[in-house]
Amino acid sequence: MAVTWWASPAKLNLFLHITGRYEDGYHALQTVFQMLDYGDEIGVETSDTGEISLAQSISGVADHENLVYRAAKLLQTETRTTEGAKLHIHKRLPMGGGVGGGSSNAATTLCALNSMWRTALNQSELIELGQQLGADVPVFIHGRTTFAEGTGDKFTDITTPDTVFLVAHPNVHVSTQAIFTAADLPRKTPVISSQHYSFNATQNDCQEIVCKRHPEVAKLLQWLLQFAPSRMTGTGACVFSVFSDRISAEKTLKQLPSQWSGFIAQGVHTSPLLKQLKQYSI
Ligand SMILES: C[C@@](CO)(OP(=O)(O)O)[C@H](O)COP(=O)(O)OP(=O)(O)OC[C@H]1O[C@@H](n2ccc(N)nc2=O)[C@H](O)[C@@H]1O
Ligand SMILES: Nc1ncnc2c1ncn2[C@@H]1O[C@H](COP(=O)(O)OP(=O)(O)O)[C@@H](O)[C@H]1O
Repeated sequence: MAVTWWASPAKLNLFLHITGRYEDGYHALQTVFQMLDYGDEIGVETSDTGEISLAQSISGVADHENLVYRAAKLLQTETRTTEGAKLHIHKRLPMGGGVGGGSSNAATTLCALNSMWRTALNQSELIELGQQLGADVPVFIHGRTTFAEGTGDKFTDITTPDTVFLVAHPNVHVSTQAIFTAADLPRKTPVISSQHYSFNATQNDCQEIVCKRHPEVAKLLQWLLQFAPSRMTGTGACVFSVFSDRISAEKTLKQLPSQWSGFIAQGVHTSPLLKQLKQYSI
């Protein structure tokens, strides 16, 4: 059976405000999820054996914990389909870096298999399944650059300026849970309206404590700020810089000190996955 490849794009949090905390300990957030044209790819070979397998493992992640495998199992169980699949993962995105690779892989697997297995769940049913896999899975099923609230699950789509991003990884790992349980994390940022969003009037509330705990993130941020406005995404560790043209972004990437790595991506309104799904269903 031939492999059909599906886009699994990255996201950036252009800002991240923590506006409160729910009783279950989760934080109320406001953020803009910016979809990028760059990411991983998930290859799907369907079969009628009912078996689900990964064609290759990801280092450090047990196969049964891999979000691609878990997403496929969840859809199969929920829809009671007798179909199976062999799933390939072409990784480009740094893991646990705040660009949402794992969540995006889960979203792509759910959406791609729902099309290829013809299980016919609608978008809100897929989002409900996605929520069970992680807080950032729903936005990748939604597939548009959007202003998000709640735990990142209430969406108001917005149009952001045409931007080329340099996304850089400081090669340190930041634990999302450790940041959200930190006593000194600001948790009372006033709520803003999606209509009044601007990059310059917002911040990432996690950035200061991540920089304190992980000096390498602070160092990378300082280095990038010489060239363009820059900010951390999510709970880190990646930092992005905002450029109006690709040539300047590429020039800066070429100068990136060798202890760090990075990639260039164009901000997009509609994710490459959503575009592909529309074409597939025509
Ligand atoms: C805050 C964001 C913004 O994009 O950070 P990044 O992961 O992208 O860096 C995400 O929503 C994160 O999503 P995700 O990484 O999937 O979080 P989960 O696995 O659901 O939660 C990890 C841990 O973070 C804490 N957590 C997460 C989200 C939230 N709104 N409040 C929290 O307090 C919880 O303690 C939870 O145990
Ligand atoms: N297919 C996958 N790709 C990436 N990470 C995965 C995958 N499956 C499980 N994980 C686990 O999920 C964690 C978070 O992944 P990721 O979405 O890349 O982080 P972030 O939300 O910080 O961008 C990883 O550190 C890894 O342990």
